[in-house]
Amino acid sequence: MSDLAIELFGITKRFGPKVAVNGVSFSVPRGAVYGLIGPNGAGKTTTFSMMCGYLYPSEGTLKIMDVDPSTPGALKGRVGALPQDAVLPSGWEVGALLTYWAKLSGLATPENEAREALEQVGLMDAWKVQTQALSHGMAKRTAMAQALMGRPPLVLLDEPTAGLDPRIAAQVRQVIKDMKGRQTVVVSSHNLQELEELCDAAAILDKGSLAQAGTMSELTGQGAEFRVQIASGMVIPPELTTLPDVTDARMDGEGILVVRFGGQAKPEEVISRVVAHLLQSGVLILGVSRGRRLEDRVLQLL
Ligand SMILES: Nc1ncnc2c1ncn2[C@@H]1O[C@H](COP(=O)(O)OP(=O)(O)OP(=O)(O)O)[C@@H](O)[C@H]1O
Repeated sequence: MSDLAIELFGITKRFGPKVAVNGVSFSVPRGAVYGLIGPNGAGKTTTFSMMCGYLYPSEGTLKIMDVDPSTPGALKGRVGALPQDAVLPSGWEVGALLTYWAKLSGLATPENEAREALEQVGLMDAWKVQTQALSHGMAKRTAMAQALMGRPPLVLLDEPTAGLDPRIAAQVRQVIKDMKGRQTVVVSSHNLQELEELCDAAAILDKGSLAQAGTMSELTGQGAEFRVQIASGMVIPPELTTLPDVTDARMDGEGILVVRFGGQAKPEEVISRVVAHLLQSGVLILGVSRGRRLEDRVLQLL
């Protein structure tokens, strides 16, 4: 068994003359929460659909949990998916629908699986509710419960928190965090703060191509950069570059000092050295944060 849950090698997907995904390669380690990032039309949903086996690549090779998803039945029991615009059939009670889906998936105790998954997404009260009577957020969580039933080793969630109120979105994020290490989760979202909080690593797509893939620490430069919010006092950046391991220091906008350091250095040591130097120079500090925000990196790339 490979350590990788997903491997994409040079994947291209064309719809007639339209190239939706263009030569994309990246891999997702087992047990990781992995983000798919990109602006509207970047190719995230198309990539998801290929991972689920709903669409086949025009070119390239795709391996999902060691199998080719285009092989009929190959993903059964291995993958749970929440499609972007999942629509529930009307005329069903939520519990009965999930139980029916669990039966179709061949799960041994369908009703138990349905109850457990509904509980996971905080929707047990909706067991007897008709699907057409669900709010948008409740319908989304029902669709998510379907993806979680049977605890499949790989869970693909296309925009799981879109349209949810803040409290429910936080609950969904907690469900994803709880899966970390036990299941592999791929999640797409336009909420970059959310992905930064959730993901171990991510791929950034733009116009169908891969702009960057890496660990969250690599994407946000956590091992190579930090910011100091200055309250008062005179900062002289060239003085800071004489400190060990500091490779660059500059003021970025109002009161923000950005310091870069060598990749082998221990962040805590460099940060302490720079802060001590600033305090000795009479500078007062409001805060220190490692790396840049994921949002800054994405805006810089796209
Ligand atoms: N079935 C299709 N036929 C033709 N073009 C398509 C089809 N599906 C997607 N596309 C095009 O492929 C590109 C990528 O679409 P995709 O839905 O994968 O983007 P996305 O990153 O998920 O966008 P969003 O954030 O808006 O959901 C877009 O230009 C889209 O118009």
